[in-house]
Amino acid sequence: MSVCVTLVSARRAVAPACLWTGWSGWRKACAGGFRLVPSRARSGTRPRAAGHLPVRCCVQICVEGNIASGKTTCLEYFSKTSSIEVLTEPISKWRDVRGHNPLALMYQDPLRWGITLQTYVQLTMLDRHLSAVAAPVRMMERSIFSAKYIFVENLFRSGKMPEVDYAVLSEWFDWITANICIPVDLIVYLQTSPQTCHERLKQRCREEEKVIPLEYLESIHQLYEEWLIRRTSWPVPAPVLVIPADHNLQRMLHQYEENRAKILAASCL
Ligand SMILES: Nc1ncnc2c1ncn2[C@@H]1O[C@H](COP(=O)(O)OP(=O)(O)O)[C@@H](O)[C@H]1O
Ligand SMILES: Nc1ccn([C@H]2C[C@H](O)[C@@H](COP(=O)(O)O)O2)c(=O)n1
Repeated sequence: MSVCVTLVSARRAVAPACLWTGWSGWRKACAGGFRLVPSRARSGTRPRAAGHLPVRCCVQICVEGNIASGKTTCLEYFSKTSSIEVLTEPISKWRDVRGHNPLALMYQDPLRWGITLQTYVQLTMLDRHLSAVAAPVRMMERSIFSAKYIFVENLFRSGKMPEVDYAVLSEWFDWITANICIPVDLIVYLQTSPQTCHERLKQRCREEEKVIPLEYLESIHQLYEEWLIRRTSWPVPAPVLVIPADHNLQRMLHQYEENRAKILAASCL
């Protein structure tokens, strides 16, 4: 059985290997997949160039796809490999921040609570990107990029986010990506039809998501396709491995196995 997989290369939006470029470059280089060193703010000393150059210490892969496309299931599969660390989306935080549930609030009243959820998503995703690495390969569910390019964009374009909220979130996002190096080596895009996701969403039956109509998943799908396939919307921060993901679980696991080598070789792309 042949399985269709497309590997689309992309010019990186952020340079993965940062040499000394002054304090701004240093701050960028020290984030994410780089070994952390004391910052000027913490130590008050400027790092010596030799011996302090940041060392790349892991391959970072982001698994992208529509809601209920199978990202968590994919990550669960790869989590059994000892050299791979998986980071799922911090959804438990989005459902409970000091006793509040911004995810539920956003679905109840996006115009009022969209900014609240997305501000927190941006923070928690940044935290995920920058957290200390524990294995040579890290697979992470979604990214700070899709949070902005897909979900914030969808709220705004559908008229469910006021322009001022969109502007403030965009300012934050632009500042973060201009000042902090967020290295991504590969994007694995689980490409599904919105109908498949709708079926899986109903089957998963997450309380907050019961209100999600098929049209919402269609909008998210279009934004993903614009970003990662047609490349007409936003910069793509890494090469994209497209895995068709409408298939049953058994066939999906087979595809994951077939793509294991490509995924693990992400640093060579
Ligand atoms: N290939 C598949 N075929 C059928 N159901 C699937 C498949 N992959 C995942 N599921 C189920 O669909 C639901 C959503 O999957 P999940 O991995 O949680 O998606 P995501 O993390 O992208 O939201 C879950 O109930 C999961 O068990
Ligand atoms: N920036 C984001 C990211 C996610 N969500 C919502 C969408 C889903 O209801 C839930 C988690 O998604 P899944 O992992 O199941 O695809 O969080 C959002 O609103 N904004």
